[in-house]
Amino acid sequence: MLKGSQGLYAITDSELLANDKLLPYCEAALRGGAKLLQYRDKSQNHARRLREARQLAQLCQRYQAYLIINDDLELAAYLNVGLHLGQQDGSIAEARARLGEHAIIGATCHDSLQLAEQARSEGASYLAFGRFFPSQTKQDAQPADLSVLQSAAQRFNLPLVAIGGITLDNAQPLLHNGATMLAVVHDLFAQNTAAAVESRARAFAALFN
Ligand SMILES: Cc1ncc(COP(=O)(O)OP(=O)(O)O)c(N)n1
Ligand SMILES: Cc1ncsc1CCOP(=O)(O)O
Ligand SMILES: [Mg+2]
Repeated sequence: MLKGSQGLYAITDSELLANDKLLPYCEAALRGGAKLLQYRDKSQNHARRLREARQLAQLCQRYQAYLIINDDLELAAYLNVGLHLGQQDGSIAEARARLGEHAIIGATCHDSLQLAEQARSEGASYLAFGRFFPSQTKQDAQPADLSVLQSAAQRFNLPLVAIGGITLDNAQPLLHNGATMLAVVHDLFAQNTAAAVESRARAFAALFN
């Protein structure tokens, strides 16, 4: 379903989007052209998570974008939206069985073609590699080399997501080496206004033209 997809993949951050910024800033990112939006919230506040994810699902529907829930299969199943799983977050195969063949399910592959092969064989919709640059959002993220994108592009017929410290200034080599989507938190959402988020999203989206 996601085959061939290209574009900006916006990922939320509970600190950057605190104080009622979540909805206006996400809407700005979607208006600017983000194709995927990941709800990434590490809190245990289930009521708030459900409320926010539901609001984001409605927003994504309006902009014909896909909502992806980070880590939480139950929430993704409840809202009938996509899911992103890391290596410690449960099995892609189980998620595929639970969410059905059309759901978007993404897998963290770090710097590893072997993890990517495993994720592909279990039914992942996209493969995420990184971090490619030091990340303020996830400081302990494992580093990855550009060469993994090149190899993955030759080997897999799936969208390849690059993540980690991506900015407008360092993104181009990722695209040249095979990334089809750029997943961004800080360089997109650490802005003072929604208008600035929209224009940053537009600039990221333009990298794909
Ligand atoms: C698109 C995308 N790629 C990688 C990750 C990282 O997932 P994970 O390794 O499980 O780390 P957390 O995000 O859960 O802290 C991601 N979320 N999205
Ligand atoms: C979730 C995640 N996984 C690897 S790096 C990262 C954070 C990406 O955020 P930023 O774009 O701010 O580096
Ligand atoms: Mg995770």
